[in-house]
Amino acid sequence: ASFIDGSATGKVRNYRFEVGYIYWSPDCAEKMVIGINGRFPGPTIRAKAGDTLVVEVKNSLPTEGVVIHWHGIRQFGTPWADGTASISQCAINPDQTFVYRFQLDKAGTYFYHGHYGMQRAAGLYGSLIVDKADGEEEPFHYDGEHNLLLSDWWHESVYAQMLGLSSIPFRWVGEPQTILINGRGKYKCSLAAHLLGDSFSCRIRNSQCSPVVLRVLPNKTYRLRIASTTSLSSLNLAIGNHSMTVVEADGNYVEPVTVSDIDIYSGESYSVLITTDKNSSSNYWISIGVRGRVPKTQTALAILNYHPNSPSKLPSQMLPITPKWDDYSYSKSFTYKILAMHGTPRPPTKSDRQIALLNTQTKIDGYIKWSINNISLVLPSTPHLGSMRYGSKIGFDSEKPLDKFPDDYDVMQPPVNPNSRKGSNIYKLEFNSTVDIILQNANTLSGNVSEIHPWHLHGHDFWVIGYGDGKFKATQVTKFNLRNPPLRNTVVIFPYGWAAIRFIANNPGVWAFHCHIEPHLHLGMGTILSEGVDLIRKIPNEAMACGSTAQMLMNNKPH
Ligand SMILES: O=C1O[C@H]([C@@H](O)CO)C(O)=C1O
Repeated sequence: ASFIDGSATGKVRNYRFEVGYIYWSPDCAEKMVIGINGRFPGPTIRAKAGDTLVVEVKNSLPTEGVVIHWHGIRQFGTPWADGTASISQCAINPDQTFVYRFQLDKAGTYFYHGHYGMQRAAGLYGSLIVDKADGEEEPFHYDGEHNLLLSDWWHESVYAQMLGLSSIPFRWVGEPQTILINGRGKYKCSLAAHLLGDSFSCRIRNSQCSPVVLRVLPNKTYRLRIASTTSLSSLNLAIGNHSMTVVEADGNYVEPVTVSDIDIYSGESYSVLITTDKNSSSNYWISIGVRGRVPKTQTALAILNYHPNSPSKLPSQMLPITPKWDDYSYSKSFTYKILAMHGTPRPPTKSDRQIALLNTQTKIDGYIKWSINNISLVLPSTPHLGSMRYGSKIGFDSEKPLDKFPDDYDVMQPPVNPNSRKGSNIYKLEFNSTVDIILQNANTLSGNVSEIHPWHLHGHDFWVIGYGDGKFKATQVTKFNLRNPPLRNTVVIFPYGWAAIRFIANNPGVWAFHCHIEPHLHLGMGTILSEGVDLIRKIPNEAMACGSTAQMLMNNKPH
């Protein structure tokens, strides 16, 4: 049966994914990784706007559930296919198959990843690239393209990481061992050892960790698609001698802006254009370093390989100079430059509701958590989509979290009272209303520390209508950018700063809105937004066969 209205115009694209543990050596050190069809990272999905994607996911993890989230795809009419465990569906049990079926409505650079526990950090991810529909053209020219999916990698299993995060004393996951490019990196050695003096060259020959090489012809324009599915790290990417023109962010076109390097936060994607008009007897470095946290992870390197040079000819130039990790004004100036391409729909001029969300690090019974307006997100055994859709049948009553936080909260200091509580953090939005969310950053539990948090919204793109430092003031509403705010699905809040987003609650469903840093979400840094739930047609039984909705299905009550 088709879950999609007859409006689908494109082709049906079928994929089969078998998810399981594999031995793999992402950074040349062999570990257990969650792979798809025996490989890491998962296959790149490629389709056209208007196509229907059908992915049959078989769970071959021996003893744990799994789901896959299609990051950046809005799931209009298919909220049960969003792939968020306990929110949009029941986790798929071992040996079971779940079919994700949904329409790809918009061209862009996307990715998919696990959204249960910390399975993304265990390696469950891959690229999802949507081309323009037949007969339509991109608003810029390029001769060829390459795809870079960025991630970070720990040698400790995600089980050990999760246990540490929920222990007293708290054991933080620390910085990653390696930054990966398309699932490949080098641990404790560098391709650039001949230039760096203090590093070891990489002698290991293992195709699983061989360097990423982007082959290019001289004097052409290339589109590089760059997406970050890191668990923790904020990244900066630069290409030796080449500037980049940013043209797409999170599946939306932006006003072209030329830069020497880009910052990319977990959950974001960009397309940049580069011109291969440099000295063609040389290859060039693509280098990726960590931002916003004291860097303890080696710079990741890939090679821009000008034809006909050998791909193993290492560049002789020094690595591109990138900004200092804590130069936040540099990062802000990049992020603030990303604006909508001319012709992008503008936001409504007024919102119907403003929700201010204070991000704090807190404690519950001595355990370190992250909280939003003093509530740390916990997920239930019955997925919210089912509870809310069939609430009256299963006796579900959601609590109401607050739309604001105390006026006198000092965001520059550690919390005066660090204690918070657990909750479901569900914000019910009026269908078709315009909603503003102000994300307010603050100081952590220790003095003089505030961290970067990239927030990702499911089911929507939003306009980023403002950013600022310090505490958001009501009068700043008059300064919102309603002229050319970028449409995105992920927005970063800088240390001690705030960001304002606006969107229309026009997609019936229950949508996660959370910090995309995996351990932060695990520690409760998120909320749930719901809208138009009574407009949702019958949810496929397979998505709801757990918790109270399983009981409802067994009792065979009409629904
Ligand atoms: O959530 C976090 O916890 C640690 C630190 O704040 C406490 O150890 C850290 O760097 C985080 O991002």
